[in-house]
Amino acid sequence: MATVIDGKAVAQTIRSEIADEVRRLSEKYGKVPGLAVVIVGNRKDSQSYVAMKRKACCDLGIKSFDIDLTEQVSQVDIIKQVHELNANPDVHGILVQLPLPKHINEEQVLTEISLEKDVDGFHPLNIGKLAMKGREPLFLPCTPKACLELLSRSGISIKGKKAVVVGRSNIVGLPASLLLLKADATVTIVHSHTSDPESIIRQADIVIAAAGQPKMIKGSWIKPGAAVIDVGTNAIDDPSKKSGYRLVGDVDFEEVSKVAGWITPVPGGVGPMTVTMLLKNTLEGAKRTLEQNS
Ligand SMILES: Nc1nc(=O)c2c([nH]1)NC[C@@H]1CN(c3ccc(C(=O)N[C@@H](CCC(=O)O)C(=O)O)cc3)C=[N+]21
Repeated sequence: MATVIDGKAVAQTIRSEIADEVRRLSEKYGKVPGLAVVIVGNRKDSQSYVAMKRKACCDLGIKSFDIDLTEQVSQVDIIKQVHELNANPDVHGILVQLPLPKHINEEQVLTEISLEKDVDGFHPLNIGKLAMKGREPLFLPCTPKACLELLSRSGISIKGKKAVVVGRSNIVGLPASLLLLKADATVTIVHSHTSDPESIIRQADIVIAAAGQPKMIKGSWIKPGAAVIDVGTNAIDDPSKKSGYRLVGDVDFEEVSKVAGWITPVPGGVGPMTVTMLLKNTLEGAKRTLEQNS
């Protein structure tokens, strides 16, 4: 049986470390870190993620700035908002919740975020630096950073290991692959056009599942003892729940937990750590700025 990595517990430990540092900053500079969260439209999933982020900020003493824009907002007006946040000295991190409505050019919006405040790590220049040897982005993207943090806090080393990332999205699969490569893994990316994905995944010491396909990865696909990190958060109908749905990962937990050495659950695995890494990035951004200005 696999060791189940308790992301919620690890997240809690790191959050109390962050809260301590926030107190220290506030004593030293009389200022607390500030995170601006921009949300456009009223997608239910986005609203619930954003609510979690705002609550987590509040719990840790990070000031949260809430920008709620209507679905119909123009490209120009979103960018105007971003520019205002760039100029606001109390804001150390800016997050624009994705996905944006179809009429908005996502790349252009993300490019306008000041590099020093890009706590999501989605600015093309930060991603470019992540891709290059010997260079470091100012911020690492939260979900990939969460995956690596869960591995390291579970005592799993990456150097020289075979890692397979399932999925190649801009926000998870691709940056997770780059981060594993930087950590000296041998990395393979499996995606929708890969032939025979099972046989590739079966060679992996470390699997990061970020395909957005509920329970796609089966027990027979996993090398015994492998570490399996499940990034999927798929809502599937469940009439027995008050909400009418429940969350399942990209991994078939019941099967894979019998074969793997380590596994992260959904919920309670990568999700809470993603939010925590956002808070950590915000703290680091604030520290950098406050130290520079003092
Ligand atoms: N600019 C931007 N940055 C993001 O980081 C970003 C985004 N856009 N768009 C959407 C995705 C998704 N995402 C999650 C965050 C927390 C949980 C999380 O904490 N999940 C809980 C479950 C929460 C529940 O029960 O609903 C868990 O897995 O235990 C999940 C998913 C961040 N994203």
